[in-house]
Amino acid sequence: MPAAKVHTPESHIAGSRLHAFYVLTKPRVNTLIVFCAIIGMFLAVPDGLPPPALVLAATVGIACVAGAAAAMNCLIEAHIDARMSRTRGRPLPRGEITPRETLAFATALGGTGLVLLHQLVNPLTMWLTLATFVGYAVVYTIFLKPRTPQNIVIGGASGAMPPVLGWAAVTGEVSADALLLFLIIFAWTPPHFWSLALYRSADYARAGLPMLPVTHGPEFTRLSVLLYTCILFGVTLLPFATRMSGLLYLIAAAALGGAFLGHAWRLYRDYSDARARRAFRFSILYLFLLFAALLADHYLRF
Ligand code: HEM
Ligand SMILES: CC(C)=CCC/C(C)=C/CC/C(C)=C/COP(=O)(O)OP(=O)(O)O
Repeated sequence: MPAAKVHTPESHIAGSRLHAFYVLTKPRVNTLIVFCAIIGMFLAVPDGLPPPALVLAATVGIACVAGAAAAMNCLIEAHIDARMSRTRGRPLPRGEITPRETLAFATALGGTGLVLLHQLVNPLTMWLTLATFVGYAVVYTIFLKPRTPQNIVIGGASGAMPPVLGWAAVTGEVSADALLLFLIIFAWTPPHFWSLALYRSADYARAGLPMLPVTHGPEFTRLSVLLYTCILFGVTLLPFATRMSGLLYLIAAAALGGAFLGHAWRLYRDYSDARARRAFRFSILYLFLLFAALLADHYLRF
């Protein structure tokens, strides 16, 4: 019979602290980030599969640096997170972890990821991942987010990097196809984020952050969501237009894009917080399915 687990107060505290460090890495956001990077690795190989050991090393390395970037963001923004209802339950505002511990954790995690990428993948991927880290944890978090409503448009460039990182990991270079994948996530980020910002605008106003619904109002934000979703629709046709992907992908991109446009249109015409929440949730499912379609098309091309 397996030994029963013994729950002492010490083991409970250790377990909840471990969980707090896990939360610092924003695991749900980073799951999709890493998923997109993995798809990039598979798409980079014209026929067959990338070497499994390389995929494993690149995935772990990118995940570590992405987790470190999230932890640094939590450290830098702890005072802002404390003012927003969505984020005040995070480990730093709750005092579960100290800033010093967060810095040590992010340094160890990020350092491990970079060394892994340098030693087991290639230096280009290491440098690009480091640039992505700086783009999010420094350029977006420190300079853009508190200053301009275009913060997520410009900062979205870091969020769009994962498939490029995956591509570079397998090929040692960045091709035009990889840049198309970048462009898709880049165009997707504004409707993704502004849908959430619409129903969280009171939070952002309280925290003093210049998000688009706060600075330009909800009507302009809804129009911006709609326009960027149109741009996204056009951009997602490019992999088919350039023959990077086939008909299966085109059908998926058109269906998913049509559904996303439906959300954006309803949000524009007749706003409710519930609609904005649904559009935000759909944006996540959309990106997941679109990248899954790119992969399926790559192997089942007809
Ligand atoms: C600058 C770019 C981005 C901004 C400002 C942004 C902003 C946000 C915010 C504020 C949330 C809510 C998080 C929470 O409540 O904890 C969120 C959730 C999420 N984001 Fe983004 N995002 C960006 C880019 C991305 C990218 C590139 C991906 C993936 C490729 C992504 C995937 C997700 C996922 C999966 C969630 C849901 C997390 C959950 O359910 O807890 N985001 N995003
Ligand atoms: C190295 C590597 C691959 C890094 C990728 C990390 C990256 C670019 C993440 C962007 C997605 C993200 C966590 C946005 C949160 O925005 P926010 O910080 O404004 O959200 P918040 O208000 O919830 O803190």
